[in-house]
Amino acid sequence: MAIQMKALLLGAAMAAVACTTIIALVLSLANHQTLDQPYSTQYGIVFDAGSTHTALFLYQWLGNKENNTGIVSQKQSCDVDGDGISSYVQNPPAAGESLKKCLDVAKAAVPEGQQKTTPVYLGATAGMRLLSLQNKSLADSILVEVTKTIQNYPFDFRGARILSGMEEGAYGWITINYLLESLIKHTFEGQWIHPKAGKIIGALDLGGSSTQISFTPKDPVKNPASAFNLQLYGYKYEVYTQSYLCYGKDQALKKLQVYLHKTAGSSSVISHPCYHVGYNINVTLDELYNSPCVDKPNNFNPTATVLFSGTGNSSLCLSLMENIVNLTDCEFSPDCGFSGAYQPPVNGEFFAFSAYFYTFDFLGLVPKAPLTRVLSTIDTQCNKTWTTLTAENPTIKAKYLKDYCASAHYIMTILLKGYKFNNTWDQISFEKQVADTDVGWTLGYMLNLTNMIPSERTRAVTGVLHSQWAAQIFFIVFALFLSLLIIVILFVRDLSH
Ligand SMILES: Nc1ncnc2c1ncn2[C@@H]1O[C@H](COP(=O)(O)OP(=O)(O)O)[C@@H](O)[C@H]1O
Ligand SMILES: [Ca+2]
Repeated sequence: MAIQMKALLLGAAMAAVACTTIIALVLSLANHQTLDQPYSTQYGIVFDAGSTHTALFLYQWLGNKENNTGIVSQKQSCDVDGDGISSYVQNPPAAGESLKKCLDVAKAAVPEGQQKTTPVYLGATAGMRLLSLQNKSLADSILVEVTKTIQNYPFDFRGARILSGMEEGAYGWITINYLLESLIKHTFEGQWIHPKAGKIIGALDLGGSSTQISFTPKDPVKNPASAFNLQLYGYKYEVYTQSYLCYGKDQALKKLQVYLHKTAGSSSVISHPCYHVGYNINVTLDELYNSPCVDKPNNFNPTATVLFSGTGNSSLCLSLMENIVNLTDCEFSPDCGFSGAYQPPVNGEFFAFSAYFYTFDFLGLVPKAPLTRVLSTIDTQCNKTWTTLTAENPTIKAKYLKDYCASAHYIMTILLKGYKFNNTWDQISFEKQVADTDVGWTLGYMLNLTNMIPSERTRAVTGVLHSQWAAQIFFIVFALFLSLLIIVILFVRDLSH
């Protein structure tokens, strides 16, 4: 065959390959677009009505009617002014009013056309749990008032309710593991895969009125009351969850004041080793005993006051914590947490958030620090006089500043002696956010209530479908093969001549 003819055929074969590749790529891009088109940004809102304060979280994700399982991130958050909703016992309508500022912020952030389909949830935690124990109808009337306010906004309101401690713990665990992609991973090719086992993270949440621990233990949970069974993306998880009502930071420190008051005899000036030298605070007995977390004395004058006077004694402060955290009584020995609760041995890595994070962040101990440095830092903190501390931290609110010493010792007591992290301290990271999203129960709550974590394995969510990729790749390989075949035939024919 003439050399020119051969070159011509070879060129034609190569051009065919180039053309098919380009066609395949164009097709692939076009498919990508047609798949992406029906997807629009969707929004969801959750109010975290905590015991000390309320915050609104606005989430966003790509989704459409059939497929709501896009990756969720936090678009915005908003702090409600004032205290938690459970503090509005004298004036429940004001609890509703307090939410307006943040609802307005959310309304401005969600495009008008999307507002009607934006779900809003309000979840209340331990402050409302305690109020409900004291006065159920008062707690209900606060929920009615916040409901009325939210219903006046153009969103899709899906209810205001009190979460159980178990839900609070489990949703915190879901949030962390969702954000870290330890339940399912989104690969570069647009596939969702189940990541290798062993990277499931435990959750430690310290609120004002309750504290939660949640993790997947090595062995099956022996006490069914502490097991939260989940099926996520086709995989089963048994999460151990325990919520300790009355063991949040603020209720624990109240218990400590009550302990000091009860052991001080009749004196109205009481030394407080966890308060700084120079820090004094007057408390009425009504305030001191106003919580269902403490036992009231038989008769006391509610208007009488006691003065707590700081002595800044770090080691005494630490040892006092064992009077408010019961480390001895437990029927499940050796599988025990504290205050009589069942707990299997802690397992794997943990993220500690909320007041754990705030306290350790203030002390400069985030995300991690060796135990010896933690202990010496807490001592240094507790030994500072109030004058020094306020001068060093002019922008930090006194309501937080006064308690960092006490909170730090409380935290070390529950972590090391309560949950028994004494040999696994380095497994705990103190974190506030993952992937620009706050760590807490709210995201897990929304994901669950909007069915955004399917229990079964579902199809790929974004980009080009697997079958289309396969067809395109087959097309390219086939074209290459055909071209090669032509070339080989030409050479064979050439040789035989
Ligand atoms: N900047 C801060 N420094 C120290 N502690 C903080 C700070 N901000 C919030 N906290 C604490 O975090 C905790 C939040 O608890 P919260 O969610 O209101 O209660 P609960 O979860 O028990 O219903 C409270 O103890 C509060 O004092
Ligand atoms: Ca909380």
